[in-house]
Amino acid sequence: MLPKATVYLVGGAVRDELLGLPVKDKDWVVTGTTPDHMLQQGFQQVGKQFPVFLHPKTKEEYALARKERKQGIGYTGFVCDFAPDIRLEEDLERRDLTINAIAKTDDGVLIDPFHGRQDLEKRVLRHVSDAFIEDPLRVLRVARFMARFASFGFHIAPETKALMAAIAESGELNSLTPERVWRETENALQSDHAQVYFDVLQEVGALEHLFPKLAYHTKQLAKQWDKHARWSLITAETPVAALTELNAYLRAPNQFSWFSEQSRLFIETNTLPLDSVTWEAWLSSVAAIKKPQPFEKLISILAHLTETEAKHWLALRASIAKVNAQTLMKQGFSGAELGQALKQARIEAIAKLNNPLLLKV
Ligand SMILES: Nc1ccn([C@@H]2O[C@H](COP(=O)(O)OP(=O)(O)OP(=O)(O)O)[C@@H](O)[C@H]2O)c(=O)n1
Repeated sequence: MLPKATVYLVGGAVRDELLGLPVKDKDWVVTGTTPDHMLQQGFQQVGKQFPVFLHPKTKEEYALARKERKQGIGYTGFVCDFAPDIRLEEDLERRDLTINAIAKTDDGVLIDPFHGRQDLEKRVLRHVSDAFIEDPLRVLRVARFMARFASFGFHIAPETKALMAAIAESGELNSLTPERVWRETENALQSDHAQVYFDVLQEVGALEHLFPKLAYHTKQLAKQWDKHARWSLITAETPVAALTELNAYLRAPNQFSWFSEQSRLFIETNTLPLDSVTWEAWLSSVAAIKKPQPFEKLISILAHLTETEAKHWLALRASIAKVNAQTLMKQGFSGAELGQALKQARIEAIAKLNNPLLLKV
C-alpha cells in the first residue's frame, strides 16, 4: 500500500460492537491507495464493478473509499469513483444509515461525521444523506434492522420513513431482482421478531411491490419458530395458489416453499376432524413415516394454526408407524397388493384411535 494509505473498520462491525453485540463480519475501508497497490500487497480483487479486495490472510473485505453517483434506473445504474484522494467522510456519506456510517481507526478512535453514535443511543434508524434513495434495497435493509434490533426499541426517523415511502411509491423496488429481495427476507426471517420486517414494509407501502399477492396480517411470532416456520406463519393467510406463485417468483428455497405450501394447503382443503381414510392419504402425501423430522415441524405449524395439540397429530403418525409391512408379506402380500394391504391396515389403525382429530364414522 502507499505510505499514506489508511485502513478503517466500518459498517456493521462498528455498529454491533457499540451495541454490545458479537461482531460477525468485519468490513474495512482503505483511503489513499489504488487498485494496483492493493494487488501488489497480495490482496485479491473481487467484483469488477467496485474496488473490493480480500485480505491475503484474513480474507476480510477491504474496499477502496468510494463515491457513487446514480445514472439511470436500478441497481446497475451507478458510476463509481474511487480515486485515491477520496476522503473517508465521502465514503461514509454514501452509506445507508448513520449507525452504519461510523468508522474506527487502528488505534480505536471513532470517526462519526453523521452522529451515528448519538442515533445508536437514541435508538434511531436515520438515513445519512439523499444518497439513500440510490439503492432501493435499503428500504428492505431498514425493515430488517428494525426486526433484528427490535429488542433494543429502535424506531425509524420520520424523514427516513418518508423517503422509504417515496421509494416504494416511485416503482423503483421493481428494479430489485427477486434473489436480492429473498436474501434480505431470509435474513430477516432469522430474527426473533421477523414480523417487524413485514410490518415496516407494509407501513411504507413496499409490501405489495415486493411480495405480490401476499395476504399479510401482522402477528407476534413466538421465539420457538425457525425461519421456515416463520415464513409459513407469515404467509398463512395467502391462498395456496397465490402462495405457490409467490414462492416461485421469489425463488424461495425448497424448505420454505414446502412448509408454507403444505400447511396452507391442509388448512384450505380440510376441516377438522377428519376420517381415517383422509388422514391416511394426507400422512402419506407428506411422507410422515419416511421423513419424521420435517413432518414434526409441519405439524407444529399446523397444530398452532388450527389451535389443536401437536400430541394428537403425533399419535396419528405413531399409529401407522406400527403397521408392519413384513407381517403383511408373511401373509403372502406382494407388489401392488402389498401397497393396498398396507394402506388398508394403516386406515384401520388410525380408525381405532381415540383422538379428537379423528372423525368417527
Ligand atoms: N445497500 C447498502 C448495503 C450496505 N451499505 C453499507 O455497507 C456496510 C456493510 O454492508 P453489509 O455487510 O451488507 O451490512 P451490515 O451493515 O454489516 O449488516 P449485517 O450485520 O446485516 O451484515 C453497511 O453497514 C453500510 O454502511 C449501504 O450503505 N447500503
